[in-house]
Amino acid sequence: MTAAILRSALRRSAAASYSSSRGFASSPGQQRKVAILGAAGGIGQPLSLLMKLNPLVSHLSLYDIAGTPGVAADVSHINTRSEVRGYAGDDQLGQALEGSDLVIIPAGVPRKPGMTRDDLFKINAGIVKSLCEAISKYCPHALVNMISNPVNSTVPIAAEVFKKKGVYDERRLFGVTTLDVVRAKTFYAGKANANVADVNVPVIGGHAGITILPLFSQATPSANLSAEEITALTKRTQDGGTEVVEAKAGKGSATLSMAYAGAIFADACLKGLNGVPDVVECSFVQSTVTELPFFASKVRLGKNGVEEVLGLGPMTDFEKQGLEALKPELKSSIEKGIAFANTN
Ligand SMILES: NC(=O)C1=CN([C@@H]2O[C@H](COP(=O)(O)OP(=O)(O)OC[C@H]3O[C@@H](n4cnc5c(N)ncnc54)[C@H](O)[C@@H]3O)[C@@H](O)[C@H]2O)C=CC1
Ligand SMILES: O=C([O-])CC(=O)C(=O)O
Repeated sequence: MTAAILRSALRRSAAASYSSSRGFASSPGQQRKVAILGAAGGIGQPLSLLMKLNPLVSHLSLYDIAGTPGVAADVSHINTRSEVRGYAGDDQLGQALEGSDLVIIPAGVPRKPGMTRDDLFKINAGIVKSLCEAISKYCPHALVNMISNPVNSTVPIAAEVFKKKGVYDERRLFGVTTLDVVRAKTFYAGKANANVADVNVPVIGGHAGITILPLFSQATPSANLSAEEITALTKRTQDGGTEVVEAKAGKGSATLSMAYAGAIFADACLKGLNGVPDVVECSFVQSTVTELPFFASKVRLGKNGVEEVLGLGPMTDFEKQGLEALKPELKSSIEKGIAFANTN
């Protein structure tokens, strides 16, 4: 696949999400440094490729504990705008982060069959905490896109770290839930017989099992699906990650679709930073739309990150039940993250 085809696929997909640029172009001339932490991993490598294809990026900084010089050398040969640098190991983390406008974090261990995302907490919580401490020091004003699982806990950990360091700005911290939206769109298009490029589906809540709540009643274009079909679509979206973990049979979790989703969300953040109006994506952010302190819903992105957290919109009884059912689990994952950050 050529870069042009990939770039145009990314553009089409972004246009088909909630983003609508209304003819305003984000200037590719603006200087934007993007750092990827965990860049040598299963997600990190294809995400590095996709961010190298993004014309809004002027500097691409690839960091991992090891393996990044090779990834950076490889990606740097692609004849697109951005200058690529690879950084490996703690000593180089500061340089990797300095001056970043956007930091994407896919660092940490992935699931194996039989594990929940929460089973990753033990290892990933510490990784995320130390990376966020470095962000506080070297690029405290950067937008942060958290991919590392469990997102329902790693985002609250990041918030607590930033608060402790006196640099927390809730508008700049995002849990990446775009893969849930990508899956919901794909599965819905299949059932509704719709052109997938035209499909929109908001996904709210969090990013684990039943905390992932697609709102198919708000899907466009609308389709006359039965209650059984909606139930099945909801469950498939909630179990999408597990479907991939099982298919990979011990070799990790979603990497390629996640890199795609991460690139779409990062592109939306960059467009927002560049002043493109009406950029709207779902994300797990600090929120008051429910009683929970963090929640995923549609978010309008702007020059400072989150410009507005949008409401949930009208829901069916099935969706309202899903919302009530997810709250206890999401609440306890959030509290677990907060407690970790304050005791470690
Ligand atoms: N938010 C979402 O929708 C999704 C999240 N994920 C999560 O993303 C994470 C990464 O998944 P994969 O790329 O498949 O794993 P992977 O194991 O292939 O790659 C992880 C990378 O992180 C690096 N790493 C570990 N500690 C680090 C540190 N302190 N600093 C920098 N890099 C470090 C490793 O060296 C490795 O290269 C997992 O936690 C996974 O559960 C995966 C899919 C979807
Ligand atoms: O399922 C996992 O462990 C990885 C993930 O978050 C996803 O694919 O949605």
